[in-house]
Amino acid sequence: MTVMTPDQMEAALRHIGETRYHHLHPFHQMLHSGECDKDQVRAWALNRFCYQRIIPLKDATVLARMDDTVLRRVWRQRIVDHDGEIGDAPEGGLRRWLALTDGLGLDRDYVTSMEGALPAVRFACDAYIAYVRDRTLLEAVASSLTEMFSPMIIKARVSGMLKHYDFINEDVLRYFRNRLTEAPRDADFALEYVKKHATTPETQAAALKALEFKCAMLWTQLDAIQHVYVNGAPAPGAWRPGEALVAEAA
Ligand SMILES: O=C(O)c1cc(C(=O)O)c2c(n1)C(=O)C(=O)c1cc(C(=O)O)[nH]c1-2
Repeated sequence: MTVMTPDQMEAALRHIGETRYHHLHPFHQMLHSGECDKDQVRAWALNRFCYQRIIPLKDATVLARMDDTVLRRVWRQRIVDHDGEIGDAPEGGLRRWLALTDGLGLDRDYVTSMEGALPAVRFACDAYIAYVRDRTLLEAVASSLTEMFSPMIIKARVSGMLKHYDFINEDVLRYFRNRLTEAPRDADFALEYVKKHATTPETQAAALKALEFKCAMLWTQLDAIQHVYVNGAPAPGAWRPGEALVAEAA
């Protein structure tokens, strides 16, 4: 194995995004092109809350492994972005996500309880926390690099959903507006970190594998959603259309 230059490493990471990121998943293509019905959009938003929920938990796990104050100072912003601040403007990403599930008429307590979420989605999310806890810090940081690709899918999602669904508006999609500035900032930092610290064939291979793992955990969530809510597979205990809707939206 030979060592890649930092530029070659970046190209290898980008190649993983081009071939494995969840913008290629058929469910996202349905969602963005207006082929989902409202219940399928609800199923996606309700399940994706599980991912939103674990992001600050996984970032707290990463933070706890960082021995360097400067690094922690940068990384802790990710937790603030999702949890919000104390004071006048407490709305972080988690609250903004609930604006979407509220807008879709889903009961908030039901969404946050995750009772109706698919087991495969919950297991995938738990696997992400375990991954950043158990692997090297380099792998933990590298696993966040899907954020290099998220602005591209978020732009397609926001414009597609606004265009195709009369039950969606800018306000309920406000979660994504913030991500368009937060994600590039986070991804730039993580990419520089990985390029600086993955300097041997072994560490470079591990960082690439970390990104593959992350793409797989994102993909798995959509596989589960598609299996149940598009293909109609039975899912004992999972949310069913008509359930957990607040009265006026039912
Ligand atoms: O909408 C998306 O497709 C998408 C993807 C990803 C991603 O690629 O992991 C993230 C987000 N959104 C996101 O909103 C977010 O806060 C986020 C944090 C992370 C991470 O791994 O730390 N990924 C993502």
